[in-house]
Amino acid sequence: MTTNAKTHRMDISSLQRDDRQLSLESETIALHVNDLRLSYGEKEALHGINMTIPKKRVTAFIGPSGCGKSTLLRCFNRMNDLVDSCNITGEIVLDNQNIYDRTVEVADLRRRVGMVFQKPNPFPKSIYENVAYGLRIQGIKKKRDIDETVEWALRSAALWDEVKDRLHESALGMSGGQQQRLVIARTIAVKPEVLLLDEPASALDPISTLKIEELIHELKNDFTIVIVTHNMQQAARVSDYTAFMYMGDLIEFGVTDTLFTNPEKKQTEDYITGRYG
Ligand SMILES: Nc1ncnc2c1ncn2[C@@H]1O[C@H](COP(=O)(O)OP(=O)(O)OP(=O)(O)O)[C@@H](O)[C@H]1O
Repeated sequence: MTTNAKTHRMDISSLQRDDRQLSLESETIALHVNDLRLSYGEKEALHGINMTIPKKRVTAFIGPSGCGKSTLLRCFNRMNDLVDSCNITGEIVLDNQNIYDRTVEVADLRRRVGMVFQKPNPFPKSIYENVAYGLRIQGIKKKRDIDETVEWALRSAALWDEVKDRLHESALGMSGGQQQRLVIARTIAVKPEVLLLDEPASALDPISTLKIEELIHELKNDFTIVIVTHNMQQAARVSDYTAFMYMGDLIEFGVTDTLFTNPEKKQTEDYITGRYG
């Protein structure tokens, strides 16, 4: 390790983090990834990924553009099924079942493993109806039940106070940051086990980004969270565990503080010290 690398180490000592005594061995596991390979046509984009995602923790995927972060994230709720040329082998096990098993209902999987994208995508409906949407699809009819869950989801997404007096106005009139929190409320309303966040704040201003980061911190009390981010500081701030990927391989995976301050692999160190990216 060079002196230069040391001086550029990210100082995460001042970050407001609570769980400093984490270890993967003592975690309950939400998802097991076993030798996952994915090709787009002839091109293999994931070269045999093995990892575990701890329950009710935040796991961040970092790495240079094109290394496969989003591709891996999308495997967790089979979003890649929508890409014709895509071929996947290996397994992802959720509750003792391989999610790629033929018997798995993809719609049911996507309720259990919800996803939020980079660009907020509220439906052109009212704030209330955006959050109620998934509940109605599930066949929940009683207004009181829907009202309660809508309020719970909006409170959990730190949005209730801002919108409680205009629940029946269009979601499209909200700011970008509010829209993204609404999408999070819509996703958690159906009580998924896992929440996948693909660059959830990269289209937002710094204040909205901070709100999303605070929200992630709260949501991990109830959900397993996996986040893809380009922003290493953000990964350091919000995650308990970090996976560093490079060209379709998982290079290093461990406790976030350790990975950023004392990485095991030279490639990880080169990335976090800004030698490439
Ligand atoms: N739908 C697709 N069809 C063909 N190739 C794809 C598709 N999506 C991604 N790829 C390729 O797979 C590789 C991994 O891409 P992916 O988007 O997962 O990386 P990433 O790390 O998330 O990148 P970024 O940070 O730029 O979003 C890249 O080479 C990319 O070009």
